[in-house]
Amino acid sequence: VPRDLADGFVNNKKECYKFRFQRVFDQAVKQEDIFENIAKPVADSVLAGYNGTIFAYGQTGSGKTFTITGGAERYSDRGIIPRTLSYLYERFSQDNSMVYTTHISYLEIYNETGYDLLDSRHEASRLEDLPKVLIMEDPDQNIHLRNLSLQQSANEEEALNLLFLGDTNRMIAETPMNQASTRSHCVFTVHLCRREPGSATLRRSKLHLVDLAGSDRVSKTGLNGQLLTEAKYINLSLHYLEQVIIALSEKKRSHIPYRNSMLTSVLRDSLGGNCMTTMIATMAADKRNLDESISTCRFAQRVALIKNEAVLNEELDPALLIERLKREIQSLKEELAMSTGEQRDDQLTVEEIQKLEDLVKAFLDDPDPDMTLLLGPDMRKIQYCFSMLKVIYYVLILSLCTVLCDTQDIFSSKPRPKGKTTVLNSVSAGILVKMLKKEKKRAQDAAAQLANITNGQSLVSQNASTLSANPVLKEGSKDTTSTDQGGRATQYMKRGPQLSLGKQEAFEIFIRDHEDHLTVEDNKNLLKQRSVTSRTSTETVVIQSHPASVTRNHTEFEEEVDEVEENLCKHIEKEKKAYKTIIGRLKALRTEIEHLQLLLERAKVKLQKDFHKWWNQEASSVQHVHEAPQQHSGGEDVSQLTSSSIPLTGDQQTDADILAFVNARRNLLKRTGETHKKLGPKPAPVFS
Ligand SMILES: Nc1ncnc2c1ncn2[C@@H]1O[C@H](COP(=O)(O)OP(=O)(O)OP(=O)(O)O)[C@@H](O)[C@H]1O
Repeated sequence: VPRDLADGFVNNKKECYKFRFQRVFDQAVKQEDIFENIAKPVADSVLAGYNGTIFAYGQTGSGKTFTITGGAERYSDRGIIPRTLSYLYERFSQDNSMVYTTHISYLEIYNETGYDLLDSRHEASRLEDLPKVLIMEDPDQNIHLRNLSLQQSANEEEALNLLFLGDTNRMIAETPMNQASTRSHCVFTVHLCRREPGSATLRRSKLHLVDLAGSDRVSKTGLNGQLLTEAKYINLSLHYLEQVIIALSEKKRSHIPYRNSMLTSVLRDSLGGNCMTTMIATMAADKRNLDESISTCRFAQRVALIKNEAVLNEELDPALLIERLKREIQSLKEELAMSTGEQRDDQLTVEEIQKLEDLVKAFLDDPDPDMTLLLGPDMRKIQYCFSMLKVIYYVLILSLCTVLCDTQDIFSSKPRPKGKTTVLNSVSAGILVKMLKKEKKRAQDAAAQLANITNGQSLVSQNASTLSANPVLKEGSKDTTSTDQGGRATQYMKRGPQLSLGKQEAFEIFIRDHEDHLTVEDNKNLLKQRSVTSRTSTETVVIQSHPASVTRNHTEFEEEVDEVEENLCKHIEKEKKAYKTIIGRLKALRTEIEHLQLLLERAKVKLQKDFHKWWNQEASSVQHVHEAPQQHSGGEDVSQLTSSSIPLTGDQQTDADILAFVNARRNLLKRTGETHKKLGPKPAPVFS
């Protein structure tokens, strides 16, 4: 910090500050590296059953939202939230030994009031329309958030839809003067529950991903009115956050002032105590922002002093525990009966027999040599299973003998001596045919699954092309991404009145001139490319998943059984490998396509919002001219807009619309004319 001579030639102001951090990333760092270094370790501990929090703190515009949620333009810019969701669901799919359930909540805190960003029932156009979240405390001083909805998300797509629903709500409900992200705190939470199948023990964990409001100090910003109120609230809540952090880092402190603000109450179990907490301090690394950067570093340094002791959140599910205890009692009773000789002699019921048959089938199908057949201490069941196994054993021995004796012409049409061998041949042939049928069915299932993916993606491209054809008139079209939550953006579009023809034309030109136009076009092209690539890959998989060998006809099969079977096995193995590779690639493509689609959806909402804002401004200025033309000092064009030159209806709203349109049209024509002059001849749009 250069010494300021204005402070006197001799002064003790510090010129050099030193801070120590676990990691420092420069502005060229990739989002992927941030995820790997920061979010992945926290996500791993959440998967293991610990609570985790990642929060971004820093001055306005220093990159908090970019780091936590991601940029709105490119797929590669997706931030910690989408990447963590992707990672979590990938890990769930790899771990078959556990059952995972995920819920998502998204809370916004603005001026000390909490709002639920995931409430899809509300047609919010202002922040106040969203459900207000209240803090409740139980006798054990646990915090509960009333009105904050927890939405279950079964897969990555649903979770991403929820994120985009929340972000769209946040954007739509932005205060008119400010960008919401600058003035409010946002807490995106993944609630995870994991249990072993059949076990009564649950592990619950939470992952909070927090985007704090800008930490800029009021004194510097010189604000007044509403902005000053907001800034005061932000400063106060960040001040209380700092107080909590200071208290947590002091070992002797027994009282931690969590209750002072909504933010600290919500993050109560995530800052100190039982949580793995990571803070990201974001800085605008230029001279102008030096003071803010030093203050951010100081804050981060205090956070680094906190020592948490995270413990696993294990609990017992009472319903499952009762169920398990009941089973145990039944089993003990049966064991007792067996050892005291009080055996049951009633017949097994049809359901019991069916269950036993399923058990034996599962037992035989499982290649694991350690697999056991659990029947409980019931002699009737044990005897039944033994007799079943005996029958199966004999059938197999007989068919094996037949296959060994007579592999060359199993299906030979040559006349054979009647009797045992013919019966055996048909048994072994039956088994082989069954095996083949099974393989065929698997291939068919895989093909059907892939066909679904293909359909999904062709709809994606359909959606993209509809958007490019007419971005305004989408009201009637079916939204392919829309689950209940995902269609929030579409709901917003539907809410507005149908645009008149003139307004539509104005909108189309407005879009062309909008700053986001190029990004939207780039993303649409990228989406199309990805859809084409994914369709090509899908077709390859479909072709490969129909191996010719599965559909070989009987004549070939009759001739060379062993060779055919061997080739089939080799072929299937090869196909499996290729299938897995392409499926992996397809999954990555699908995630990218879905993300791009959501980015486009959000861009659409933003364009509409900006357009309506612009249109209303035009309308009010023209109305003003119409009401008091003599007071207006505008040029000749404006003064022409009087009732004498334009036929009006007498209805205030309609007249305002007509005048807005005429004015907008004139402005646009003027702009198009200017562009025309610059770019050379290009026909101006014709308005009806
Ligand atoms: N690492 C980065 N690479 C490219 N662009 C970035 C990066 N970080 C931030 N930006 C861009 O800088 C701008 C401000 O970033 P962002 O909105 O994330 O700041 P913020 O700290 O969240 O601000 P606020 O407090 O207003 O919410 C955005 O346009 C964002 O896209």
